[in-house]
Amino acid sequence: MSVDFVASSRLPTRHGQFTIHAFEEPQTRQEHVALSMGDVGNGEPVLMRIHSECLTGDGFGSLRCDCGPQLEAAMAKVAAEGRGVILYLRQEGRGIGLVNKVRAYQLQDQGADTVEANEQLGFAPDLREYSMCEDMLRHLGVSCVRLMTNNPLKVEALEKHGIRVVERVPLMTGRNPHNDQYLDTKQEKMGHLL
Ligand SMILES: Nc1nc2c(ncn2[C@@H]2O[C@H](COP(=O)(O)OP(=O)(O)OP(=O)(O)O)[C@@H](O)[C@H]2O)c(=O)[nH]1
Repeated sequence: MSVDFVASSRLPTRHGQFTIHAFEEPQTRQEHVALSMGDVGNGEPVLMRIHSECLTGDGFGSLRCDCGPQLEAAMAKVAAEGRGVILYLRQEGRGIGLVNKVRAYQLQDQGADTVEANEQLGFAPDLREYSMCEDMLRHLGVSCVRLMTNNPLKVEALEKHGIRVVERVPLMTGRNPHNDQYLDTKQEKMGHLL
């Protein structure tokens, strides 16, 4: 999916001063944003996170996943280096949307794991694709990254879209008694390197 750049502005945060860049998919009007800090277009590998939307974790501080702490840690790491990018993709619930994610949570309350819950709802475990990253990174002048992730599919997807990943930086944070099983399932069934 291609995206058009729409606007950018400064974004002071508790981790420091970022710039927020807004993008939109022309056909679907799906929105995505990038946060950047420092000179990311100078050709040096850029510390980067691709973060999929998780309203419950990122916004409400839910402990059912590790999303909130991962986003916080990624922003803090970028701030510590003074340079980096966070691509925040509106792919709630690994692409099934917020309402379906809550449906999946209800099935998980009854004993399903995160993959089984998606299957019971008729979805593949992960519906995300990352083609929009190519346009977003081209706009930012980034072609080479150090990617903060435990998910090998994100590394593969970026390389397929012409972005060189020179290093995978593990992002292990936020394990707690409420998300223990969720993180184990990602490792056992979704190939995550936890
Ligand atoms: N379907 C579903 N989605 C979930 C569940 N818990 C969290 N999510 C979604 O999973 C996605 C997690 O995204 P990321 O943290 O960017 O990616 P990741 O694949 O875990 O890989 P990392 O880069 O290692 O964090 C978000 O879109 C969340 O909304 C769940 O139980 N079911």
